[in-house]
Amino acid sequence: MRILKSLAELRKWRQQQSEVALVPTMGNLHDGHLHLVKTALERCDNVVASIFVNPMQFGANEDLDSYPRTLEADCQALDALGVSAVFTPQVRDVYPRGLDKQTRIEVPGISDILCGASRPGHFTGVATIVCKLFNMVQPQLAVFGEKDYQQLQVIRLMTQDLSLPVEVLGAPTQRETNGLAMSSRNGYLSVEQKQQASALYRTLQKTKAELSSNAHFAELERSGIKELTDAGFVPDYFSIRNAADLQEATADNPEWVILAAAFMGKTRLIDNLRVINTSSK
Ligand SMILES: Nc1ncnc2c1ncn2[C@@H]1O[C@H](COP(=O)(O)OP(=O)(O)OP(=O)(O)O)[C@@H](O)[C@H]1O
Ligand SMILES: CC(C)(CO)[C@@H](O)C(=O)[O-]
Ligand code: BAL
Repeated sequence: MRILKSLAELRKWRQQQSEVALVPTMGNLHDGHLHLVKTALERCDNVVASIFVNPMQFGANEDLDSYPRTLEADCQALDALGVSAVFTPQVRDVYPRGLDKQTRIEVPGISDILCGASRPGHFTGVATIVCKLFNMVQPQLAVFGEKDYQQLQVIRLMTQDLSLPVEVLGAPTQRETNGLAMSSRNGYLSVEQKQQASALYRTLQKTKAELSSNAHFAELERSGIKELTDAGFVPDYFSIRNAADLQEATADNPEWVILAAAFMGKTRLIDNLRVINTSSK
């Protein structure tokens, strides 16, 4: 496995490759990330994983400095799976003119709601780095996790709007045995908090079950907030949306998604569940 530490090294390596699949990450890999890699390998023998903690998507009060960085262990795990190359550039290589002067990608309509409302500028940072990674790596396929559902839809729209020649594939959320969605930020939780945090997925499942017989979205959202609060979370949002564009749910949407973000102590967790609307035509 090649470890490519600069854009120049990546470009040189890329010239010798034909098809490439990309799995973008911020490192500190867990089984959720490794599942994305396996999904990519099912479609393409030549997989590149990127590891880059992207400063442009972190807010001023967020955990950019403390975000876990475990490059050696990550490379071992990727090598064992049969990844061809890891691209792990420096910030100055990715943003040579600095963040303030960097050209940005804005995806309107979807970037300022839900997580985007709580994390202003976050999805501009995500869309910009993913667009740059697509241009740098020039993959035919890129795989992202459904755990970050809003991010996945932002990236799909950005790829479509900019006519980028990349197939964007979503892979299902991998979970701990108690249902908690795997996430690098779970490492911030105590053993007790991890147990408590399983209420997030349980609440989504309960809401999904109720949604099939009762499409009273506002009422279900209020119950979801109450259940999360009772379980020890401080909820940020609990919202039922049209799965396609994340606008407010309506009874005729073919598919909904229930999305939640909530703080367990200082740690902000997100999760979601999709629901087919069996009564839509
Ligand atoms: N549990 C999971 N199942 C499937 N994909 C996942 C899971 N967790 C993360 N991913 C995906 O891995 C990719 C890289 O995500 P990232 O490096 O931010 O990991 P993370 O665990 O989500 O970290 P964070 O705690 O910062 O949100 C994204 O496409 C993300 O959706
Ligand atoms: C897609 C991504 C790697 C862009 O920095 C990041 O947002 C993530 O890890 O989900
Ligand atoms: N997994 C999304 C990256 C972030 O929270 O910044």
